[in-house]
Amino acid sequence: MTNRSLTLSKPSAESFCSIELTGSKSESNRALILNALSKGKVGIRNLSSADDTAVMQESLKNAADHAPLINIGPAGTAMRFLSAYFAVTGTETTLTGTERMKQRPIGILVNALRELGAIVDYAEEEGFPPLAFHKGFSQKNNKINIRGNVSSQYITALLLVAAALPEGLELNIEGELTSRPYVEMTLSMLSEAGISYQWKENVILIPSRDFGDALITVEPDWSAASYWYSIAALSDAAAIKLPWLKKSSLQGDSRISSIMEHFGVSTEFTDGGIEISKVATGIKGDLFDLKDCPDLAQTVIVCSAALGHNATFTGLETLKIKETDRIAALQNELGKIGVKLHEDNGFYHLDCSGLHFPEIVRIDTYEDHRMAMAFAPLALKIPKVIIEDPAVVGKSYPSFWNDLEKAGFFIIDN
Ligand SMILES: O=C(O)C1=C[C@@H](OP(=O)(O)O)[C@@H](O)[C@H](O)C1
Ligand SMILES: C=C(OP(=O)(O)O)C(=O)O
Repeated sequence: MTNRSLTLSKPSAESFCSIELTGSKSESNRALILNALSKGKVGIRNLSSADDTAVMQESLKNAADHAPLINIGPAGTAMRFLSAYFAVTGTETTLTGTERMKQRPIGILVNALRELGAIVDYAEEEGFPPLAFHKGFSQKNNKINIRGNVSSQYITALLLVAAALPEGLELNIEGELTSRPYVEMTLSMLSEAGISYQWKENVILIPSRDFGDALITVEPDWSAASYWYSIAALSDAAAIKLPWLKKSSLQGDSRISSIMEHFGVSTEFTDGGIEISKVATGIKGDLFDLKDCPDLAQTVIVCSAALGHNATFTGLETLKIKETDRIAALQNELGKIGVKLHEDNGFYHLDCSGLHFPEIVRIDTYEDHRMAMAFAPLALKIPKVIIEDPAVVGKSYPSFWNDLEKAGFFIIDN
């Protein structure tokens, strides 16, 4: 899709459909590193169709072909996981990304990699991509301290390569750990690939070890499912099937099912996936902590705003360093429907007292897929929702607009 904007409308406020979601980009990008490190012993089924996964796959191939420059665009996981992979495999290349990627901090990971023995330089600004990796890795150290409150992706990056280090790795996580379920996902996937670990309090220990033969099946993406929960919550009636999602998921974003119970959406888990239904109109719960599932923040905040529910949110500290400053982006765009999002010492309060639904609203997306997808369900309340730069959704959910059409949304390319 190359259009500059699209106009969404939804003639009926009822949503009945079945949508096959693509695989989790988080699981896929971990699996690709495990596949590369294990030299193919770890196989993958149901890889995500997300651009972030395609770019990860392409980058690993380009690195094997000795490409001097690798550009991962806006993919944070690819930037962080490949940094650890190139560092410890002594791959000679420079890793770069979009202008926004060059503003997303990486110093904590680079310091850790240097302590391990990697030879890596900043190609432009200290603390930020692009990074230049050099040959000649030899492990100097196997005990590393790392801050846990900026991005769990630095920790995952180190854990993914830990077993391939001659002396393994003991990682001491300092301070609070943000996005913890993503670290748990990494460790579970390592176990699937035959790598054992111990996690006691703040210390994760992974001994040096060869990968076993394994076939990793990637579950569909729960972050993508969250937009369907929001659609159900904003519909008058809804029953939406999402095949192959599991109750015992590795993805922390599966907690959207319990969060959305507060917004009147119930989830039935079956062997073949889930079915979500609109069951109530009353909303319960006014404090939501999203530290474990930051990628749900936009979905839940926009949904709560559109329902006129003055909820409070915590755990949003990392949102400012994602694809855009997501707090500022939410404040700007929610303002277009009269809703305010105030920060008070780590508490973010929605004030829906001025909520109104205009005939038409134009939503800017800030090069952030989740801005486009979180605001799209507003078409259930507003006759015309114009989404700028709709192609951004490709980062994690390329078929998002086609799937909305299957659910009865009308889409006009502008
Ligand atoms: O490890 C992962 O796959 C991810 C971790 C999270 O990042 P942070 O750890 O930076 O919060 C999340 O926001 C991102 O979309 C994917
Ligand atoms: C933050 C995200 O991705 P990343 O950090 O991998 O760019 C996201 O998908 O919401």
